[in-house]
Amino acid sequence: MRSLPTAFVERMKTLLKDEYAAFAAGFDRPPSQGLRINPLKIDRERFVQLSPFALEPVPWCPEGFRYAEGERPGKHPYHAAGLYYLQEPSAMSPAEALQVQPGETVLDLCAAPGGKTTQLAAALRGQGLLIANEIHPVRAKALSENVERLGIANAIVTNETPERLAERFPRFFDRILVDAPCSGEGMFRKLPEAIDDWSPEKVAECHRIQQEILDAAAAMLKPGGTLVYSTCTFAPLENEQSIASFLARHPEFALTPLPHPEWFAPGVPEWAEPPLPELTHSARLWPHRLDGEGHYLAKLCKQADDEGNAPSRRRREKRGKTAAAGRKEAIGAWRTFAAQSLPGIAEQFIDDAAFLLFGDQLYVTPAPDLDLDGLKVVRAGLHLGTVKKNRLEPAHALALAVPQAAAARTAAFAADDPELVRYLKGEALARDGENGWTLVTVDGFPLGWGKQADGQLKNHYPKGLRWL
Ligand SMILES: C[S@@+](CC[C@H](N)C(=O)[O-])C[C@H]1O[C@@H](n2cnc3c(N)ncnc32)[C@H](O)[C@@H]1O
Repeated sequence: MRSLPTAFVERMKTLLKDEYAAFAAGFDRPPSQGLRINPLKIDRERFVQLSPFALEPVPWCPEGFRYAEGERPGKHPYHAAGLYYLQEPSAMSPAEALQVQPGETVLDLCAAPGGKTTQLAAALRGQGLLIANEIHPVRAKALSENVERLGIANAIVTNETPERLAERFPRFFDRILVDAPCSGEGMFRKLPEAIDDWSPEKVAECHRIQQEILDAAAAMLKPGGTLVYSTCTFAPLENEQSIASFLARHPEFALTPLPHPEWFAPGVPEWAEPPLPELTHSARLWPHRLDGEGHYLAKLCKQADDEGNAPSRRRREKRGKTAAAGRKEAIGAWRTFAAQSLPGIAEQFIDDAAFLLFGDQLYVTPAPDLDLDGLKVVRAGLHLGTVKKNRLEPAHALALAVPQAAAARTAAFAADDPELVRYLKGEALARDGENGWTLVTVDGFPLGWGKQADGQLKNHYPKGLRWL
């Protein structure tokens, strides 16, 4: 372990006094490891039966588990099938605190690589709309891949600044998560590189950015809506002070209590200037008091009688450029594909208004009325496939979003079948079967596509995801 920065140590000694020794000892323990199952694909009981890993429940997240050191769940076919997301236990708390309900309109404003996005999508249960945004283009791509792997059909992934989204979506969302960029002190144990990036100046700069992001989030929340703010740092300036400064600018917001007082310590009123008693409603997750990394969270409700207008819903005036001539053919190609290869597909994929064509890429959007023109959209909903000469080549995302039972043809493997590893490595498999697009599955969970032709299953597992 690299040594901790002196200015950080001095500050934490001043704040924690007698408790500092216990806090410092926590850095010598191994980081916590966890996974959160994906209820869009598997329920808790079935996963517990099926799991090859020894699991221990996370008390504050019903779908979260710790796994022991030495396990490699990221290298298992169930991971490729999107049955779970690797996430350390403390990081499971912010999305849990937001209490998303199926059918709501939700924004994850600082979303990459997607741990909390996938958790919010799970809470929506496929109903409603999730916009997952990430400012950094490379990270937005990783976010989009995780949305795909977990089979999320009702998410739109954008690569925008919070300010641009706020211009487009005033008073639009029921719930917003701001998992803010921060100085990462709570990750020093798990990612020691974070120590090299740290400086007092970085803490101050993060505080400034957090204010801008929170102001944009406030503008996008409906009156009566809920906002959760979280960081993975200990610095009061980025936690209690960020919330106190926000509340001073936004009297229409109030802090609301968080659950699990037995695990989550109260925020400290005196760590803001001037002290703010309500900060005890926010929470600190201390690694020396629980089995997880360092986090802070605050839950804020916006008054229902905010003086603003009724919630706005940006609607398209008319179909944009995507309504071009090719759209009809693309939908026809999709319908032919679905009839031949996915006869059990659910109704929702067949509603005409929901199809979106970008070039030769066909999507089905969860929000046909939403005006996305001019925004950087990385994923416009569920990617159905590429239209090639009036035929549809199915997208990887489609394989991961449908149940095995929907497919006309499957190549079904058990998790320990060596043929499955060959598939994940991108090899063609010698195999008899009816010719055509074939859904490859592991223990009944879709993994990707193959194309059966004359005794061979041609491999369509995406090149960028193949096992080495
Ligand atoms: C703590 S991470 C998010 C982790 C993510 N919520 C998860 O659970 O996987 C914060 C994110 O904010 C992004 N970010 C950095 N500067 C930003 C800004 N000015 N506005 C919005 N997001 C920003 C970072 O690129 C980073 O991906």
